Amino acid sequence: MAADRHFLKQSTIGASSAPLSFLLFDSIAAILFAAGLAGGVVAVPEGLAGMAPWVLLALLGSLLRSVAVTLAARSGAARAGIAKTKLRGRIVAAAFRHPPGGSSTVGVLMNAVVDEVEAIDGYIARFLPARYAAALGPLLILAATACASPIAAAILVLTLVPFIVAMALAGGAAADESRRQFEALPRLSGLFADRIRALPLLLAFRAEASETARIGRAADEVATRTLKVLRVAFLSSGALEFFAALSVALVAVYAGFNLLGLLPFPVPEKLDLFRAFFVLALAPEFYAPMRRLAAAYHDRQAADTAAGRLRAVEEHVPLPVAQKPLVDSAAPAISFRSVSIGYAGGAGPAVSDFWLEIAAGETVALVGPSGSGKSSLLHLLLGLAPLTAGSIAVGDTRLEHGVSIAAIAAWVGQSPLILPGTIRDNIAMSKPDASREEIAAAVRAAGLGPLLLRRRCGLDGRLDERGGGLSGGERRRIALARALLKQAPLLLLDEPTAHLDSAAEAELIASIGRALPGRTAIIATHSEALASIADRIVRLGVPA
Ligand SMILES: Nc1ncnc2c1ncn2[C@@H]1O[C@H](COP(=O)(O)OP(=O)(O)OP(=O)(O)O)[C@@H](O)[C@H]1O
Repeated sequence: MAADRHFLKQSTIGASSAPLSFLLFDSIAAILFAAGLAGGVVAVPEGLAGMAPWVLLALLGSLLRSVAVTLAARSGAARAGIAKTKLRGRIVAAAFRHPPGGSSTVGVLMNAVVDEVEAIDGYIARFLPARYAAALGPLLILAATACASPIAAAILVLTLVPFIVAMALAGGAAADESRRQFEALPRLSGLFADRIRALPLLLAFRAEASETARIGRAADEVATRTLKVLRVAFLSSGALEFFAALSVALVAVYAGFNLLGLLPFPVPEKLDLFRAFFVLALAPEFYAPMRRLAAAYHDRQAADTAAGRLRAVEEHVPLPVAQKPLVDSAAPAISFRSVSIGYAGGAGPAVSDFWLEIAAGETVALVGPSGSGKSSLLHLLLGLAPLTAGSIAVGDTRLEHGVSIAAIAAWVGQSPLILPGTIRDNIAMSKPDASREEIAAAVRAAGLGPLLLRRRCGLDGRLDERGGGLSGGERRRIALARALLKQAPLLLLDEPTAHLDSAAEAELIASIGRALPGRTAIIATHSEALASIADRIVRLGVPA
């Protein structure tokens, strides 16, 4: 809990000072308004001319109040916007560092980035300014009241005690219920997002009914918890309103009886009409900042719960290291020396004591049974797999922590990534500023021509996020075109011809063969046909 608060504080640094002063103006303006109102009532016998300055003072007070509240809302929203943008940047960066296959699903991460960051909006825009105003505003009102009537001020202080007790009790009860509700909400959104992503699978396995029931149960849980929160919130606001109304009533009775001299006990002060009206007009203002705080309390609970979950997204992922990019346009030599790769949670090393010297411009095919570590070796070069022993050098540079070969490498992974957008967007991902000619050359080199001819919109044909409407071979060609467009001197291909029939495989192998000259390439494959275009075949075995 303390760590969550610290996280929240860190995320909202500097976000509260200006709204604080704006909301304090509201209390100051309320004093002016009360003085104007009391003066105006007293001046009624003097007619309009006598009342005018007091009426003007009251108008000025109300004007200042609306300006103060508007400025507080605007500046709170602006500060919340800045804090959310910063926090969202941090959480997105942390989400990208989450290892694939980790405990956080895409739905949970999406929910954290979108909804949970949003939960700190109310905390910064409303709760923080209300908290500071609630600490200082009532003191200002109390001081002004005490100047006019110390006994009225004492009545306000006395009613404050049960008010604070009621607030603390209601706050505690509401906090637990709110926390439960805020925990159920992201669970529902995460579940929903993950099921939407897996929709084709659910339809294929006819699991719609069971998954709909599961989402229904999660939605019911949120609804039940929300009702509990509302019940506590209504009860607590009822209690707050009762004590606020009681204090106003007591001050009104006291001021009225004092004014008329009807009090059944002696008091050390005698109020005049101005002072009686003044304290009466100020009494509701004493509670106004605290009622504002009570209304914003829900925002604090939302932010507290969100902070815990956001902290969990940021924790347990490696800290970002400043990456020193390798920049070199010549095909590099690569050497693996006694390399071992061990995944956290893996039974043993995925690769152990692996030695390989690859000459500049050479193409090496890594061949071996499933699980022998071919993909892991490519991932190691890309910084996606952990080096547990040994060393790797690319050209003259040792690939240590913080050195990235991203700038000189083009990679085609085992499951080519397709993003929603056009075929052109998907290819140009590796070089966003590529010219039409460069894209056309990459398309030709990857043998994508026949696909584009079949599509009415050619390169502008739209793809959904699952690459719907594309065959496995077409997806691999798009990924290859993307890799070739980059014109990187190092090509890393992970089973680029998997799942293709022999004709499609032969075409793709020819395309790859055309791209190899002038580059160093490592191709992980099960295909002897693809391996045969390499300069050298390295066979791996499954580690014991
Ligand atoms: N992220 C990971 N976490 C834990 N273990 C992993 C991870 N990635 C791979 N492994 C394990 O490392 C070993 C090597 O996997 P890798 O994918 O490198 O093999 P491969 O030779 O490319 O297999 P395939 O030919 O089936 O693609 C396997 O036992 C695999 O389960």
